[in-house]
Amino acid sequence: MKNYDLAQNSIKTFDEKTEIALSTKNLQVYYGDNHAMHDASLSFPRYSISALIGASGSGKSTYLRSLNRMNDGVARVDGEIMYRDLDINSNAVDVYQVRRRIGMVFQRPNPFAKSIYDNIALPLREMGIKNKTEIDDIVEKSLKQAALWDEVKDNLKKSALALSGGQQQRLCIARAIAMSPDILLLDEPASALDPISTSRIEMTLQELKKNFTIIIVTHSMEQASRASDYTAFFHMGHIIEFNETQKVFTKPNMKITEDYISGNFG
Ligand SMILES: Nc1ncnc2c1ncn2[C@@H]1O[C@H](COP(=O)(O)OP(=O)(O)OP(=O)(O)O)[C@@H](O)[C@H]1O
Repeated sequence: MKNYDLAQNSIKTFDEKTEIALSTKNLQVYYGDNHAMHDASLSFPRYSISALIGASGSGKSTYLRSLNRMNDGVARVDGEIMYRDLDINSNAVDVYQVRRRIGMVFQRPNPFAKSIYDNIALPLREMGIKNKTEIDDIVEKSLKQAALWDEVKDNLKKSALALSGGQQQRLCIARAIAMSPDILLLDEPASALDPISTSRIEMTLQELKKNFTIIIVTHSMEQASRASDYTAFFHMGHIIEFNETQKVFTKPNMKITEDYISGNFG
């Protein structure tokens, strides 16, 4: 492994005019004695797609899962996570409210073993929405936003498990956006999918960023460079660089970033 000076990281600070959807300040994550995330300070501009890239074990998922408190009970998370002037890392903040505002889609599609319709309707009913017309409207709108409506509109009562992997993942995206979050976190959402399904997901994300702020972990350099507006490069639990994707991929500030994206790493 080459020696890189990790103290010299290069985090772009966004100018005051850019609206920030979510930011972290000095975020530290510990799994027992394992200090897995060091001093992570990042700001995610609203209505953009930010990609988190880096080698396996660099801390991307650890960081992502901290953003909507999925690490509660799993790891100790210190530092601030600022959302609308509120530090949502505080114990005083209701974690379920956090997850309503900051939704998550996982690596493997995980629809409920229910109908396509119920996958979206059940969480809405649990949230207290009882009116059938209102639920029908949200089901239709979220399936349209997730670019799945045309494929399933005549079969809403069909089991979600009968859908293809790519369709299941778009259903999971629809289920997440039905809760009207501001921010969507996606942890390698296309890694289990074929290239055509991956491209559908990427096209869907481009549409979704008009209404949501998206933060996505990806192992694919191609996906990060094609689909994201901003890229953060992670290395051994540190965020080394965060900038416009085009700059990270064409003229990174840090040698270690350049080595990683050119495959000349380790
Ligand atoms: N639930 C957990 N319990 C204990 N340690 C964990 C847990 N999850 C992650 N870690 C540790 O935290 C560090 C960062 O792992 P993390 O999964 O965040 O990296 P990553 O960059 O997302 O990797 P990958 O690309 O392989 O998913 C590793 O040392 C890992 O072993």
